[in-house]
Amino acid sequence: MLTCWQPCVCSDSRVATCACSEEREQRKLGPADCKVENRTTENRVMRDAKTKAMAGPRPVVFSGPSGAGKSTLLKKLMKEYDGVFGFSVSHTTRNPRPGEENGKDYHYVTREVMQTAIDNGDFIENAEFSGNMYGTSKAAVQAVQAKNLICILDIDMQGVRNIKRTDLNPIYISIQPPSMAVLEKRLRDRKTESEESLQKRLRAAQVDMEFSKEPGMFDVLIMNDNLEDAYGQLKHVLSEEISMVKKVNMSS
Ligand SMILES: Nc1ncnc2c1ncn2[C@@H]1O[C@H](COP(=O)(O)OP(=O)(O)OP(=O)(O)O)[C@@H](O)[C@H]1O
Ligand SMILES: Nc1nc2c(ncn2[C@@H]2O[C@H](COP(=O)(O)O)[C@@H](O)[C@H]2O)c(=O)[nH]1
Repeated sequence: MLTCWQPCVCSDSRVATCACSEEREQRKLGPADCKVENRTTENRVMRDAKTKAMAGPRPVVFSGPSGAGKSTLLKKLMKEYDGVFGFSVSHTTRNPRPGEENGKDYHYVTREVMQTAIDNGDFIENAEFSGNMYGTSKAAVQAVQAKNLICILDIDMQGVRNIKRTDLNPIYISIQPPSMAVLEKRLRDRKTESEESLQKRLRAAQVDMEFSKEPGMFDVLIMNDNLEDAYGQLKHVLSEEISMVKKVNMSS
C-alpha cells in the first residue's frame, strides 16, 4: 500500500504536501489507500472519545418560570438516579423557606457577602430575581464535576443568557407550565410567597415564557402539565448522558 500524503483529508499538520498526488491521480487511489489518513482518523476517533470522557458529563441547565415545577422534577430525578446527578448549590440573598437547608438547597448569604464574592470573580453567573440576588459559584459547579456527576443548574433566564457566554456547554432544558392560570394556582398553593413576591414572580413568568420561545435558546422545552408525563420526557431527554455516567462510574 502507498503512503499517500493527502493534505486535504489528513489532519496531521506536519503533512503539507502530497508526495504522490500524480500517482494517486493515475491509479485512482482514495483515502482508504492512505496509511496516514487511516492512522490519523483512528487516532482522532480515540482522541475524541478520550477527551469526551475526561471532560466529564455535560451539565444540565433547568430554567422556566417560578412555579413551573423545576425543583419537583429535579428532586424526582436525583432520587431515582442516585449517584448520577449532582446539584449545583446556588447562593441567594432570599430567606430560606420552611424545610430548606443551608448548603443543600442554597447557600443563604447577605447582599454584602454575595457582592464581595461576585467582585472577587467567584461566580460563573449571577442575577437579580424578584428582589433578591441569585448566583452560581464556580466552586458549586466544580464540586459536582469533581465527582464526575451530571451537574444540574436551576437558574432563571438571565442565568441562561450568561451561561451561554461561558464554555460550560450544558444541555438547556426549559420547564413550562400549561398556562399562566395553572402557574398562579401552583404558586399560591405552594404558600411560599407573599402577595407582592407572587405578583413579581408572575410578571417575570410572562417574560420568561416569551424568552423560552426564542429560537436556539433551549435544546428542549418540556410542558409540565401531568407530572409523570413531564418526568418521562425529562428522563428520555437525558437518557444518553445517564447511561454514560452509569457506565463510567461502574467501571471505575
Ligand atoms: N405537574 C404538576 N402538577 C401539579 N402540581 C405541580 C406539578 N409540578 C409541580 N407542582 C407543584 O407546583 C408547585 C411549584 O413547583 P416547584 O416548586 O417545583 O416549581 P419551581 O419551578 O421549582 O419554582 P421556583 O423556580 O420558584 O423554585 C409545587 O407546590 C409543586 O408541588
Ligand atoms: N440566575 C440564577 N437564577 C437562579 C439561581 N438559583 C436559582 N435561580 C432561579 O431563581 C428563581 C427563584 O428561585 P426560588 O428558589 O426563590 O423560587 C428560579 O427561577 C430559579 O431558577 C442561580 O444561581 N442563578
